[in-house]
Amino acid sequence: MTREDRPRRDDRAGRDDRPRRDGSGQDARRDARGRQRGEARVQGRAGRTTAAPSQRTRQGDAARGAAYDTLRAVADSDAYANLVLPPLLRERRIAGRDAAFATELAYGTLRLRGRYDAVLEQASSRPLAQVDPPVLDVLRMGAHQLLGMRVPPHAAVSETVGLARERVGAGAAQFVNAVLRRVAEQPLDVWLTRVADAADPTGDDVVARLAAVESHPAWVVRALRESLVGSGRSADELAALLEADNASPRVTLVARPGLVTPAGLAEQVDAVPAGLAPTALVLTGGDPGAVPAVRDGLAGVQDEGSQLVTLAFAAAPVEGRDERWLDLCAGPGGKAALLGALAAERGARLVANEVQPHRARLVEQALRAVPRDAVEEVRTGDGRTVGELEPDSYDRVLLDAPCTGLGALRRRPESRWRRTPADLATLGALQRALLASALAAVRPGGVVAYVTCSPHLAETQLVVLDGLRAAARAGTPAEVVDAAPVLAGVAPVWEPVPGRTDVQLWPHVHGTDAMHLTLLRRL
Ligand SMILES: C[S@@+](CC[C@H](N)C(=O)[O-])C[C@H]1O[C@@H](n2cnc3c(N)ncnc32)[C@H](O)[C@@H]1O
Repeated sequence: MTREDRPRRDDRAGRDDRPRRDGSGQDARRDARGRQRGEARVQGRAGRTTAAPSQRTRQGDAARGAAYDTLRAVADSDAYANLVLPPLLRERRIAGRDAAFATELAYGTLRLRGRYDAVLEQASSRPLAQVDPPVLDVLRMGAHQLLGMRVPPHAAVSETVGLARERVGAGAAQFVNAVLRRVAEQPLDVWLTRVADAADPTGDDVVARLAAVESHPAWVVRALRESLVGSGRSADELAALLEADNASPRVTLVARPGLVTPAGLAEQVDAVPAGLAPTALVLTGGDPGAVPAVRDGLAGVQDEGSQLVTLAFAAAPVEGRDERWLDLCAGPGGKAALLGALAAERGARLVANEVQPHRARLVEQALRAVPRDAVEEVRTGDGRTVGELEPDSYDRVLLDAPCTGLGALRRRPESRWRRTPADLATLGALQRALLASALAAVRPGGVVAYVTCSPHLAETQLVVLDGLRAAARAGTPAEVVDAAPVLAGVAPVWEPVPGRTDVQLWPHVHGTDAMHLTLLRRL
């Protein structure tokens, strides 16, 4: 399959959480006002609901309420939206298209918060700094319905004003009404031009402009530009990269080798080959949790980039024995499960290590379908001590390092606003200590893969550079192995970047998270 044959991001079903709509461009279970239609209304029994009309009005729209509560939990308790919303939806029995609507509303509002704040700043009679945070969240939700979802404007405004009245009071509702009506007066492209002009009045500050328009903190925009250039790509790709960060990722499944074939998995679910990793399928419909192979652990939900770096790690040439593999930072176990399946096929044994006990339990769960004799141990421990405790003990060591996750911003809607440059210092020290441990734990001739789901140069190339120097000083010298041919061996359509021996994947190029891989051989 050539790059052109691959399903484009826009073509891939399961690509986002947008509610599916009927031919009218309207969510089939929402009425012309974008209101939630109960089962009774959908079936034409609208007059026969038992609640009194006043009570129905007060109940408002459950999907919008769930999205609002998620935004408040993220703001007030540092919660993760992807951990808060799904149980909330289950608890409130919000399912199907209403759940999809709530999900897109919550996640989209969080991702595009920076863009909407820039719009709202212009549409509001008051500076946003003077607007109460709960009111601001309602305004952001209204802006997303108007500018980021295809909710009819009158419905977006009136239903959001109803939510404001219900949750933050009548006075705030009037303010919300006035601001959202102003937002609704212009389409997205007009607002984006205004936002760009306000952020970059002289036309020479591309970082400020893209930060506002594409809704990323300026320091992240700068770092991603440096990462593009540092990994051999063009800074001109920056806007496309930021745009890709703002789209919901497609749902990708892994068919774990020896446990289920991709064809066998495709018989259980609507899915098509993802294109790069031979193990990866893109879901085109349905709930992955309902797929028997996923329930049984023969398959799993895993980004295609994660699959690619794991397959490349297992395919990297080692000199001599190839029996004992270590996953140093294994939780929650996505890569460990793929590695365990590969180890079983190759007669090797996997040790999976994780510092957090509850995440180590998730690794055990992920490995449940892997033949027992391929899993030596799942253990809880600090990976930084493994090299000292077990020197020269493994033929392969995977270090999937804790990182900022700047390569997976699509997946974690609020994380771009939470991370700070200070995180780089803390994580950098941990990454260097773990790499030193990995290089001590692998035997001479064996291979270490250094992997991050961040393309930030301070977490990728700089850690590797420092790691090589430190390892030479520590008496565990190593050299870089050219990862490009290794990856090409597992993913024939992969196009290497000339002059680079590491691998940097990108959402806007490969449709994957921005995973980094460097392969190192112990000397
Ligand atoms: C990027 S995640 C690994 C993801 C995992 N490989 C997968 O594919 O599912 C990094 C993991 O490292 C763990 N970790 C952090 N510090 C650690 C340490 N000192 N030793 C071992 N694991 C650590 C974190 O708890 C987290 O689970």
